[in-house]
Amino acid sequence: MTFLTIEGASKRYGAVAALDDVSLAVPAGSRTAIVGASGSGKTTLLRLIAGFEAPDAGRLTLDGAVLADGPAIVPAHRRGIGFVTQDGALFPHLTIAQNIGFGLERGLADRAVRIEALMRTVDLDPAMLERRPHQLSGGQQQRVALARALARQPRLMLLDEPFSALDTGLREATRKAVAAMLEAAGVTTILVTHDQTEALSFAHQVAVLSEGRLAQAGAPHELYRRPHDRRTALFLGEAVLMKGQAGVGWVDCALGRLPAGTHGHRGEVEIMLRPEQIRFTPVEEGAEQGCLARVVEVEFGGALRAVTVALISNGMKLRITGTGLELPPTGARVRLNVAGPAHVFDA
Ligand SMILES: Nc1ncnc2c1ncn2[C@@H]1O[C@H](COP(=O)(O)OP(=O)(O)OP(=O)(O)O)[C@@H](O)[C@H]1O
Repeated sequence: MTFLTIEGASKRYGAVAALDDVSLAVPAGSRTAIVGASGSGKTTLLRLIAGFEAPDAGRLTLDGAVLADGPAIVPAHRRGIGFVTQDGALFPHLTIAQNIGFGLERGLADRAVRIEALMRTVDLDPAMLERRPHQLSGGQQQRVALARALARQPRLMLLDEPFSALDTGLREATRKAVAAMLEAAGVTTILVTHDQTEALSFAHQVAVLSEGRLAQAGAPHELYRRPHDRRTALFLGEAVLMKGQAGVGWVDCALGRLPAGTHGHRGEVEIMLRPEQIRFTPVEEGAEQGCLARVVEVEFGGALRAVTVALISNGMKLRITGTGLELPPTGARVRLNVAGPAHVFDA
């Protein structure tokens, strides 16, 4: 069931169209990630949902009730929406207990009990309640910010790059913990992030914004494997792009004939493979069978490595990133095999 509906939302700042006719449906209890390059309109969309800005045009509804109809809007404090920003925005002069308590009604008899319960919800030790924000780590501060937002029992939680200040390990752990907490609380969540891996792993639905427009929205796996266009493909991860000739259910390309969902496309098309679909095995110098290539560059990066090969048939270079123990020497001859279908772009 759709919980939040955005229909045709547009917002201009002077000459800049920050959002241009964006429509998106967010199912109840789900997690949606909004991604896009810097300036693509992510924060503007979040601010429209929160009620900090009014759209110039478009309609927003939450659980069937209208939040905004063009410039006529329900004010932010009457929306029941939580908002957690990049820096957490805790009050520095208040204790952790007071920060969390800020989200609770005054005069509640069980206030202290609720604050402790919220600390546990975000997996923090209540022994920290009398500390001030600067006496907590960045990850702990983010959890307090989340606890403060959860205290208001929001129907919808908006997270604006809340993990970006954390280093990689802590970032992943915090992200997983936050996803689990929000899931357990049944709170519908929208996350804005620059980080495509974060978006793909956090969300049930990913929405890609490009210059104020919605480029594509869908399940993470669907978007990664079947992006509408090359820009979305490259935004979501590394991609091997090349020309091909499409038939019914296949494409002929520099890697040979590959299975492909050609959905009505015939003749010259642009195709995409994700690098992890391409496997290579070393072969003897005289070998002739299959799609052969020569290794021209090897980049070692710990768990991830990139091997650039040049096809023997036409010299085309492919950069194949991935994990693996094989680190073939430069100059080695390899045979390439493709796992799974090639993707044919719509555009
Ligand atoms: N208050 C404002 N006044 C004028 N222009 C604005 C304002 N807020 C946003 N913009 C412009 O609208 C566009 C979208 O901005 P927005 O902050 O939504 O992008 P973003 O995708 O969140 O970017 P980033 O990833 O860099 O935070 C940008 O061109 C920005 O300069």
